[in-house]
Amino acid sequence: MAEDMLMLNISSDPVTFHRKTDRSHLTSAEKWAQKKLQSKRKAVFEPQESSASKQRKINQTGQQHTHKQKLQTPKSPSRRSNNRDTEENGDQSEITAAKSPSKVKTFPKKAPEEHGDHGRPFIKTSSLFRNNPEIPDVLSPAVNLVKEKVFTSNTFEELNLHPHLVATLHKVLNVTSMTSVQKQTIPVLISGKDAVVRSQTGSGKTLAYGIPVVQFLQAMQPKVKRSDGPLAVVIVPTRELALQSFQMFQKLLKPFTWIVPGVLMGGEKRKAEKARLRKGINVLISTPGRLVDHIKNTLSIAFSAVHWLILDEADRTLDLGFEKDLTLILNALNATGLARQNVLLSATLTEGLSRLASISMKDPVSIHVSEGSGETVEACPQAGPQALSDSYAVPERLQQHVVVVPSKLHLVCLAAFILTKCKFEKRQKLIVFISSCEAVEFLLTLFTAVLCENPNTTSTKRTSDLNFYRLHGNMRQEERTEMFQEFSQCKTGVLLCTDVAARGLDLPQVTWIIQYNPPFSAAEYVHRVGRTARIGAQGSSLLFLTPSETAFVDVLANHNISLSEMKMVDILATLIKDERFKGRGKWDSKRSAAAFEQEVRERATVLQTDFENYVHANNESLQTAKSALQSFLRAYTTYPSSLKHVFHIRNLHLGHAAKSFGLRDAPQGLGSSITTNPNNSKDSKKGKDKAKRPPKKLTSKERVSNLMRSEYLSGIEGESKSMKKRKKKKGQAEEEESA
Ligand SMILES: Nc1ncnc2c1ncn2[C@@H]1O[C@H](COP(=O)(O)OP(=O)(O)OP(=O)(O)O)[C@@H](O)[C@H]1O
Repeated sequence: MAEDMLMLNISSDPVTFHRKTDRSHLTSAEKWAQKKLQSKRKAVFEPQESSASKQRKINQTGQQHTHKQKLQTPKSPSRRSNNRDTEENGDQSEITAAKSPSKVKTFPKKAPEEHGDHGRPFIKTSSLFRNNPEIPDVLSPAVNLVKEKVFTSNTFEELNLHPHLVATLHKVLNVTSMTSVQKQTIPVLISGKDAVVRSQTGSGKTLAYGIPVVQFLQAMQPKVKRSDGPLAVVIVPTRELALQSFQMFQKLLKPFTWIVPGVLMGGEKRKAEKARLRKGINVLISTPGRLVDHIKNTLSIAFSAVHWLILDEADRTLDLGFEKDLTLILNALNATGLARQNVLLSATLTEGLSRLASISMKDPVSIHVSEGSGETVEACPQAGPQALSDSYAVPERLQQHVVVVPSKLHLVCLAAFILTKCKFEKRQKLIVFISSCEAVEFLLTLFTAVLCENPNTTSTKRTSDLNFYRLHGNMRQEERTEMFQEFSQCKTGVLLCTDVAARGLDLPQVTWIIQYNPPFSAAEYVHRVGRTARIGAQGSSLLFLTPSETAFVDVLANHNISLSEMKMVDILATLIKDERFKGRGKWDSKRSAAAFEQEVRERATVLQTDFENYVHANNESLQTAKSALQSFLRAYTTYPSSLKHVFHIRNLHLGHAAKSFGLRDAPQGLGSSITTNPNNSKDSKKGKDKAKRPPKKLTSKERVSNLMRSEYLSGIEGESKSMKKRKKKKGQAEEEESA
């Protein structure tokens, strides 16, 4: 709870960036020995510079670059910002000649564009490899891996389904044998029971509920009519997932043309959706917010005939603070008094589920696919949701990796990884998870400008296999749908996205999942990595952590998830293959290992400098980078209290984080708009000017909820009051128009 309340005002709070080492008790010999040890440890990451070169720089800049780690921020904001400036100057900015440091000169500071970004006559280099925290070894604890077998040897013919349905499964959907979850779930649902279904990502849960629904509806007598309205309601958390489920129903219903599926997902005009509802939708797929909006504002939904309620990704729907919406939907459904079959599904059904189950289900059968329970499947009638454990199954052929990267090196390391896969390997399709919409936009622009440039042409022609896509909650719906479809169909490319793409999306042939910003829970980790290695295929994942975040590996191990470590230096080593980022001298592959490392560091620095030059080229790109950094920091404050020991903004070094946004310095006054400071509110004297009061404190849950809601907007929820007002007026106008 105390952790819950701990929110940081970066602009006025004392912030500990690094642990201060009290060395006052040491003898001078001990101090010397300690210093020596530290410099040995750091040597791995620091460029090797000759003392002459160091001296030259001292002479030029008039100050010695300190190698000491900054230990603590001073108390007052002004002093702190001074300190930050000093630190950044000392730490980062050296004006050198890019490719010939032996001829280091002092250049007049020019605007970056004058330097010719990519001609790179001179660069303002960044000491990427200095003053980084030590990289600890990551030891993933031994865990009992939970395994689930994907396929069974049973066929759909065994289920006594309508022959046209079986034929559609074969011919349209290309499926013949059942998956484990389908084998267990379909008979339970056909028998008329409620069910809580948990099975790993990409195991075929959509068909596990889709087939019984279609089998039921096609057999209904009298025959289903459009005018019956919704007979099955499917609730999913995101628009893309709604679209995907809708497309699956469209295929399944091909032979049964009298049953009409429809999707409500926001982005479309309410009036148009209302018209479709009026015509009649028998299988209604919707995001919760959009459905609530229609229940409240259009009188076109008659729930009197609903037989099925499916909550796919049920735990997420609750997480997002949609509980209120769900209650409203359930009340609307329950008002009809018709007996209904309810199904909850997810790969991570645990906490929160019992609450949801208690309001929506009757003696559910718990289906939990796991190895060691007969033929991979365990069905315990009456077992209830409490039978679900906290151990998550991930696909067997998923290779999970973690890399520990200091904040400063995050950007170049991600770029190097993308280049490794997309430029130097064939047919790679990557999804990169990023914590905010602004950061997605920023990275898209930056990478497109810096990484896609073809060195052999003067134009901005792209390097062949490097195509970037984006998906986040701030995009217009048409763009979202277009991007989603484009990335689905592409053979190779990189999707930069927020968690809006974490759940349920079935994007074919994704080879790598990169979690550039760590997820907000172990469950979200599981869903993110689940976008690859689907339905028995192979896939890989890579989780980026900073040295202070490595305890997240233990958090995952508590859920029986095990990762193997990848080394940052190995990722950066790819840059050796890319001539665009050549270091200062002529590179000779026969040179020593140390020279190789030095060359890698130089190339990483050249790449970082390209990023920085791009960002600092004009005010617009600078502002974009700053607001991306700010949104990243804001997101960082929203980790739940149970993970604050791993992800606490106190542990972030702002200057270093700024570097990962191509900024040379940490911008001033970042904190004021990030969050509130409980100390401030405590200190504020009664009767003070209301305007000066800090904004209302939010609980950790509220902060997560707010952030996530903005990512999962269903077209209506989460909009600002003024937007809502405007829309309401517009809606009224539309109503009047249609009347
Ligand atoms: N029996 C089957 N045989 C072959 N492929 C199948 C079968 N059932 C489903 N699939 C395919 O497997 C893929 C994954 O299915 P689906 O999206 O339903 O998984 P899921 O369990 O819902 O995953 P998530 O938990 O990520 O939402 C889809 O492309 C689907 O068409």
